[in-house]
Amino acid sequence: MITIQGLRKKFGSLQVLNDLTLQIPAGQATGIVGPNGSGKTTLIKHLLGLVKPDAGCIEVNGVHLNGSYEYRRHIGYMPQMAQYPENMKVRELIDFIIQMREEEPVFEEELIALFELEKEMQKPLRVLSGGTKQKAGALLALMFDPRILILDEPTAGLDPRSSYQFKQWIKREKDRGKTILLTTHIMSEIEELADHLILLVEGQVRYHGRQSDFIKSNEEQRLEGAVAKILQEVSV
Ligand SMILES: Nc1ncnc2c1ncn2[C@@H]1O[C@H](COP(=O)(O)OP(=O)(O)OP(=O)(O)O)[C@@H](O)[C@H]1O
Repeated sequence: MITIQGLRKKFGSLQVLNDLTLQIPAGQATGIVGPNGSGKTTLIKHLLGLVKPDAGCIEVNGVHLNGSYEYRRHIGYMPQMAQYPENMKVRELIDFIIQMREEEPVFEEELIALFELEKEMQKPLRVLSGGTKQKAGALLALMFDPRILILDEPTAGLDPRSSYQFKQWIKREKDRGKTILLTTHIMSEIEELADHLILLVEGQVRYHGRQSDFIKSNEEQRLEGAVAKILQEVSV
């Protein structure tokens, strides 16, 4: 369970998160959607301790985030745009992270095979295509079998086959009881993967609840139509 209470964050004069109070249930998948710049990545970065809030508190599995980073061992984070040491080879990066964590990976071989990364392992990160970097990011996020998965636009840049296989993996992890939080602009992905929906607009929660209830209450068949309806309402 992730609990967020009264979270506020300003960058300069821009109020990016405006009094967010949310509970993200354990063992289920929650999708965060919202327009560009609505604060999705900023919210995720707070959960990882990468951004300091102006006000409010966050608890992850009962641990209050107050500067200790130990809880992050249990989180697999796939950033929207990962920055890796450019001259390191993929193999070297994986080995470096294994050494730092002093922990054996659980799914290294399976993920290398899933994403067909065998032939990329000896290449420096700077020469990889965007999608291949994304696959390396997925491998790093998932290989230690973390309890919580935080995925920021995880399939952006993946080819259809890799995207399909990645989603199958996420579904399996969900069935294994993992807590999953993901952002994406692909509404069908949220329909496929998420039980719960958080709709953020200008740093505020416009909806938080079951996604099926959200679609129904907006008298739509699909999530895309329901989200578009709300965003149309708030823009007028
Ligand atoms: N470090 C920063 N300094 C200043 N402004 C920032 C910083 N990080 C984010 N912002 C601003 O905060 C707002 C929210 O950004 P954020 O990346 O959280 O949005 P998002 O909902 O994830 O957007 P997208 O859908 O485009 O990925 C944007 O206006 C962005 O420019």
